[in-house]
Amino acid sequence: MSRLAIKMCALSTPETVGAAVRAGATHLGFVHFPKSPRHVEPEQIRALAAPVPSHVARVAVLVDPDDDQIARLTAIGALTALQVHGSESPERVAAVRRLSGLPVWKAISVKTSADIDAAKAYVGAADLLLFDAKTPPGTLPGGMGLRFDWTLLRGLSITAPWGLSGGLSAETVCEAIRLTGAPLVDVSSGIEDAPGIKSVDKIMAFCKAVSAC
Ligand SMILES: O=C(O)c1ccccc1N[C@@H]1O[C@H](COP(=O)(O)O)[C@@H](O)[C@H]1O
Repeated sequence: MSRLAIKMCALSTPETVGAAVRAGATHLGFVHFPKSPRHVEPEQIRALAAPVPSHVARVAVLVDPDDDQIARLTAIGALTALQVHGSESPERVAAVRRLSGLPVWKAISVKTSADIDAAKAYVGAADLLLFDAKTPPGTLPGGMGLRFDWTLLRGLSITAPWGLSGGLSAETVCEAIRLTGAPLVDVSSGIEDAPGIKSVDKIMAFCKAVSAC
């Protein structure tokens, strides 16, 4: 990636998809996880993605998906990658890639440096590692607006593309980039007014903040 990539995640309306594209997002994310207030069905993803220009990537976010879910999402033909955000093993990530024929991003839940070391097991299986904050038991595995200690990523030596998510917003993203050198940033709740309600103003402000970092 030559310029900093921005993934705006958990979009669910044509208005916010359009705003994210206009603002300069390089990747759009759609959450397919019924427990999430941001859940969208495959048919909705197809409709939301239809007007998106081909240079903007479209990523579905899944949590421990079964084979049937993978098949249903792949069949819509609108996605450029899958993001798995549960407790998938490296073997399962490789299987998701094989079954879908799409690049697979693996979210890595981080609390301590041991979590970052453990991510190395996914090199070769995942096409991108997305470092996100570990969330409390019994809550959503992502989309909670929580951040981890970004200094843990200093001097990261990993031979796979990677990105940073968790608790990013227009106010925090420059500090996050400065501390981690992340080539890709991923935001969801930091561009919302309430869980599942994206804000066009916050979408614009996030991209403006990144370009001014
Ligand atoms: O957003 C959700 O509801 C969600 C549900 C299940 C798995 C992941 C989810 N969101 C992803 O979590 C990260 C971080 O989000 P945030 O910026 O801290 O709110 C991001 O990739 C979301 O798409």
